[in-house]
Amino acid sequence: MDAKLIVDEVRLTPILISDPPLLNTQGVHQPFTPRLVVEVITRGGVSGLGETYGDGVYLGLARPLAGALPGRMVTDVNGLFALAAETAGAPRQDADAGVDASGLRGVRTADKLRLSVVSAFETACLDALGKTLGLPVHALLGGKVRDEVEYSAYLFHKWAGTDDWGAALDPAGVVAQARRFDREYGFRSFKLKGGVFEPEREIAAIRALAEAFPGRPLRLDPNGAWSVETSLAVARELKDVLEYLEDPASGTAAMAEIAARTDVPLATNMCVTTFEEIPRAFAENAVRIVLCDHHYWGGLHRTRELAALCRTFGVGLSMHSNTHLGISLAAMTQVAATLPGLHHACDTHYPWQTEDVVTTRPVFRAGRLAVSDAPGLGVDLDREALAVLHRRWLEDDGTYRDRDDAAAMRAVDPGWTPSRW
Ligand SMILES: O=C([O-])[C@@H](O)[C@@H](O)[C@H](O)[C@@H](O)C(=O)[O-]
Ligand SMILES: [Mg+2]
Repeated sequence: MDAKLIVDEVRLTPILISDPPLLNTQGVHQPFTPRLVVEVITRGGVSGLGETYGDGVYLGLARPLAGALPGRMVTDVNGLFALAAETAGAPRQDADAGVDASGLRGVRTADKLRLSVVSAFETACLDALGKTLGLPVHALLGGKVRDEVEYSAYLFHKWAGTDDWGAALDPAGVVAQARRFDREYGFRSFKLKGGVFEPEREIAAIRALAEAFPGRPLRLDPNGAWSVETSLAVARELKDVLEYLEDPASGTAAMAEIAARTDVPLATNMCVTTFEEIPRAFAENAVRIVLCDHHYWGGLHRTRELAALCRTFGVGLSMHSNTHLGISLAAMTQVAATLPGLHHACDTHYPWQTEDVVTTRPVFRAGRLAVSDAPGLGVDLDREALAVLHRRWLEDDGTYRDRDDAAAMRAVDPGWTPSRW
């Protein structure tokens, strides 16, 4: 056993990062959102980085795991799952509460919450191992099969806020946003977050995008806010321009019914988010594309396991994204580089984030990120930035420590409830 690879210390740093007022079916993004930075430091003095959700429930699971990890090898990433289960204790009463806190990422189970935490520890261990061996994370996952990973522009209806994007509340605003993404990042595909306004307005926005960017892949994602009939009506209206429709309705049964009655491919990051959900969804042909998220699937190795299952069943694979920083973007890019069957540009919220904890912001060229061959994830921690964002978390009175898009919406419109069409 190489003593250099033994975990000496684990540091957890909860932070609050600024976020623009992006609208979704559950409300609006709060001005700050929590993330958790995990550092695994080896006896060899190498620090590995991971990042995940930072809400209280995740922190509560991360702390005991961080306490139990010292003394173990960073190579023992398979052992993290058992260790996390052991240290988690009895699940919180609200752990199996049906959907995640923001209602946008499918079921919420104790297992899935734990996996979201394990993913950051796994990433940090792989980063530390790669840095020690002088190998990129993709080499530890079997090697890259591509040198660049393609990402898609993530368009949102939004309020003006204090950012420099301005408001986007109608088709013209959405097209203007897309033009900037096209100009500054070179993204080829465009995904619009839907479920905010009545479907006709969102159909008009997609039509406007199709006119402004003829032939470019377009996606619409209302996070399950539509009925089966509404979903089918939208699919009929947009079938000539959509690359796929993402989670038009909620749950496998509804998705399967829609899938059976339209040729528009359906994608999901809501009805297939755990291995347990796969057998039924695949048997019922509910989805043609699974949008993986290494956070809630349990890390980079599990992402590759999911990819193998999708390949076996002829289901496509791409990536989902929530608000995240450069550590997670690097992890997404490293694992995506190893997946042969990645047929769609991956989602990323990253361009919406102006703050980061990595020293160098990744640069998208023609909508793509180059796959780093530097040791580990290929990113370095900006400790000063981390301290500033942590101080914001410390000074917060609790308003922003748990993401709550509905609360942010109700602060403006007290009677607001999520719309369903
Ligand atoms: O952050 C948002 O508003 C997104 O809607 C996000 O929470 C979703 O999980 C995600 O982007 C999605 O594709 O469903
Ligand atoms: Mg989605």
